[in-house]
Amino acid sequence: MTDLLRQLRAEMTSLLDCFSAPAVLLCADYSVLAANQAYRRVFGDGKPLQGRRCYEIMEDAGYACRQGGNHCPLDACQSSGTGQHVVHSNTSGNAQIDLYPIRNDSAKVVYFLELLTLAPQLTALPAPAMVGNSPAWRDVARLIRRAAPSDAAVLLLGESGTGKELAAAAVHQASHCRNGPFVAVDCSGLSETLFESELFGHEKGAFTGAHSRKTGLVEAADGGTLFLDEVGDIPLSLQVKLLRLLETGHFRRVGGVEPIRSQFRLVSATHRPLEKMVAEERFRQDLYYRLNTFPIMLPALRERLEDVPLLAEVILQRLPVARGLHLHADTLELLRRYNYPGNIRELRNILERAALLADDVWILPEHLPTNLQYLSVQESGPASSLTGRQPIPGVGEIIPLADLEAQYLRWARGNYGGDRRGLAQRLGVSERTLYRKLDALRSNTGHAVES
Ligand SMILES: Nc1ncnc2c1ncn2[C@@H]1O[C@H](COP(=O)(O)OP(=O)(O)OP(=O)(O)O)[C@@H](O)[C@H]1O
Repeated sequence: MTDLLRQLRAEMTSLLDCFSAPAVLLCADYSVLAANQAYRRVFGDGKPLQGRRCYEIMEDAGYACRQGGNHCPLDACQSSGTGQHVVHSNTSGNAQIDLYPIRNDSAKVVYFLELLTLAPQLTALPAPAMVGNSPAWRDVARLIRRAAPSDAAVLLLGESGTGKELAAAAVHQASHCRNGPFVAVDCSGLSETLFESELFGHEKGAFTGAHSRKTGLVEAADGGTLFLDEVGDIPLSLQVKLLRLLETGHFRRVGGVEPIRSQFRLVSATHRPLEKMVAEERFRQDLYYRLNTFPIMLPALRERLEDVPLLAEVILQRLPVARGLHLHADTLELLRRYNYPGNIRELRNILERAALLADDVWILPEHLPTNLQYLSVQESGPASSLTGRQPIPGVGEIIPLADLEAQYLRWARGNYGGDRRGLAQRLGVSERTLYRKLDALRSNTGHAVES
């Protein structure tokens, strides 16, 4: 390496370090001239990055342009001489790439500055494992294991929030396409006009605003899994286009003439009654049969309430806001009694909210939504399995304040799951004040308040 090149690299690296996102300077042959700290942290494998091709480095990270069916911004920049902005999708998520030409004093493009914005999933773990232990859940897990290694199109059915998307990811991860991309398409969010260009991509100039060629999601799924979520929401007029793709394996970009082949494992999901929709001619029968080779019905959470403790524990561990928090036994008891119209998503939301409300390490019943707390008042009689939890005394009647305080203190001491220090904090008094008040109660009533 010449001294001049060494000096240039050092200066360029220092310049790139001004960016907090991964940034790299590339040569026309795709080799890395200099990379900043963030780029080295995300893509580094201990070996020097300089001189290696960007797509080889990115390939290890799982989203090489060529492998993922994405188009190469450097090629496009070389031919157009203008900056390129593309999103590359793959199994691990999306990377937005902004690539700018760097010119020499004769205005010739000599280097390319590439800035990467990584979608959160890119740095996250693979899809979280699904958990459960109930008979209903074990049936689902068995079907997923059966279907995954085959090529059969899997149709996941079940209410919203039952875990269909997670099940689709589990099929992908246990299939022979696991090293390819997992591309999820939310069919309910696609308007008729967007449907074709999102799914099939478009050529430059295909319509007003199509400034560059765009790779569609179907092409991005080549070699992996295409997950059509909410497939029951696709309007009839578009169902025929999807059917054609599934029948032939070919499609054309909008504005393109060349048929393009994409080979993918098909998994779809819906909460809609597809069979009924077929009978009512709202969903094409031929498409239904094409999607429904291997149906799997995800049970509603109320049909597997015995899984709630395990699910709650796992979901809590996965919630950053819930780090270090525990579910009090009374809270768990209430969670087990609820019937979850919103299924696991609702359980997750309940836990996230409760975690934000918790003051110390315990998630208590009072941190749950009132309709769940109400379960305790309604259903906890003397035979309640709740550990001595009683409604707050004095509420609903007018009694002397001193009596109310005494009753409330007894209630709080008997129902609070933590230690005295925590209780004092919750009551907004010092520990000494709490001791004094509890002592006064003891001497006034002649029996211990201690639980
Ligand atoms: N078995 C499971 N173990 C742990 N977490 C789960 C499980 N099933 C679902 N979840 C969690 O529940 C939430 C909802 O799951 P998911 O989005 O897969 O449901 P869905 O059926 O696809 O919902 P929709 O039909 O509304 O799209 C997610 O946060 C997911 O991580």
